[in-house]
Amino acid sequence: MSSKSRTPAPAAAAGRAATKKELPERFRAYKHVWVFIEQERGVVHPVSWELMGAGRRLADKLKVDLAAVVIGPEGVATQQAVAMSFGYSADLVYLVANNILADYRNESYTKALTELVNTHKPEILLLGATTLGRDLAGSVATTLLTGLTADCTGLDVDADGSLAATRPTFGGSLLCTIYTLNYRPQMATVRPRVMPMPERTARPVGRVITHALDLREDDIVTKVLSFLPDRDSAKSNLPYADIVVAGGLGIGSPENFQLVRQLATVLKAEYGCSRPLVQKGWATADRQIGQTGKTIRPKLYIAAGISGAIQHRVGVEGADLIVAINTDKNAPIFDFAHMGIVDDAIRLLPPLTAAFRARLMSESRGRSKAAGASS
Ligand SMILES: Cc1cc2nc3c(=O)[nH]c(=O)nc-3n(C[C@H](O)[C@H](O)[C@H](O)COP(=O)(O)OP(=O)(O)OC[C@H]3O[C@@H](n4cnc5c(N)ncnc54)[C@H](O)[C@@H]3O)c2cc1C
Repeated sequence: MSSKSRTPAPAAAAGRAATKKELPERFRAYKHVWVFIEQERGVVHPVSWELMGAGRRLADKLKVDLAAVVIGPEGVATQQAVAMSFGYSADLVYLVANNILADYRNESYTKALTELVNTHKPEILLLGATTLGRDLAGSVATTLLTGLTADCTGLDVDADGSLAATRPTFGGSLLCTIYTLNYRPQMATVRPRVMPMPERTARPVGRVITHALDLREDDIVTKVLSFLPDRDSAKSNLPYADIVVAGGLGIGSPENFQLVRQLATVLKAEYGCSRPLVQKGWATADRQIGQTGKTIRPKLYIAAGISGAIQHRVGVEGADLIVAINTDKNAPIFDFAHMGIVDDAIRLLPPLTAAFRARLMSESRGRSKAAGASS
């Protein structure tokens, strides 16, 4: 077993100074950092709070305000999203509350957000790279004729105050830092769990700037007839799981993949996999971890028979503790795992599962006895 360090921060972009042009006069008034607070059916997506943490760091560096943008129907849930935004360190909130916004529709949300941007002129606008966020960010950037860096893994402000948005490129083999030099706002999306969740503090509701949306139902082409939840959406919660057990090609067969699932069940964990297992049909796409799958940030990640290719690594680096089981002591995963076990996962997983089961059962019996004795 060995302790390993993390990937070094990406090097600063070279030669950029030579390419930088002057920001046109009409964009000079653009100030402050905004985060779009994504809510659907009264529930705020946690990625919004993760982005408030990232936005706070950017705003502090730029010495500007951090604003949350809440768009939704009138009512308690939208007001709660406003109140929570202050708990996640918003200096102010821009609010568009209108019952026409009850369901997400690209047209109405794009209109609301672009109107806000054109009126109040933020320099940075961040959205979650969720299905909704990707849809909205693309159309807002297109409408505003500005740049959008999608699926960022790092956000920073460089010496001249420009947003440095870093994301994988060339199939994940390189990290590139992208600038929106001559347009505003500078827009970026970030996937859930890429940024750490900030602490929420008890803060009173502060300044709320409301915007009246001039839009009638007849103006919107898309109609929501009914809402059918995705039957698979409740199945995996990989990005927000505390423990994740995953298998890779080294597992050898779909039958052996059950060993991964069994360990996950005993640990009350989510199970996941590398991309080839999805391609082979051994697991569904919602279980894939990595650059083109889910980003995870668990307290414990157990990877069995996974080599640790860069496209997998970028999805798991936020884990507090990575334990890798691999027969090859030179496998790349041992470069970033905190603990490495050089062994056959197919042989090791059953006794490991049995040991965890016995340990957890005895702990739970101990707790029941203690509870019985004290009552
Ligand atoms: C554009 C692009 C996007 C991609 N996106 C993703 C992504 O999101 N997620 C992802 O995972 N991959 C992704 N990939 C694929 C990625 O490059 C790797 O090919 C993939 O991660 C390898 O999967 P693996 O580790 O399961 O298989 P392999 O690389 O074949 O590794 C298997 C490992 O198992 C070990 N092993 C063999 N037998 C045993 C045993 N009995 N016990 C223990 N260990 C054993 C071997 O030593 C080896 O290290 C992407 C690739 C591209 C080009």
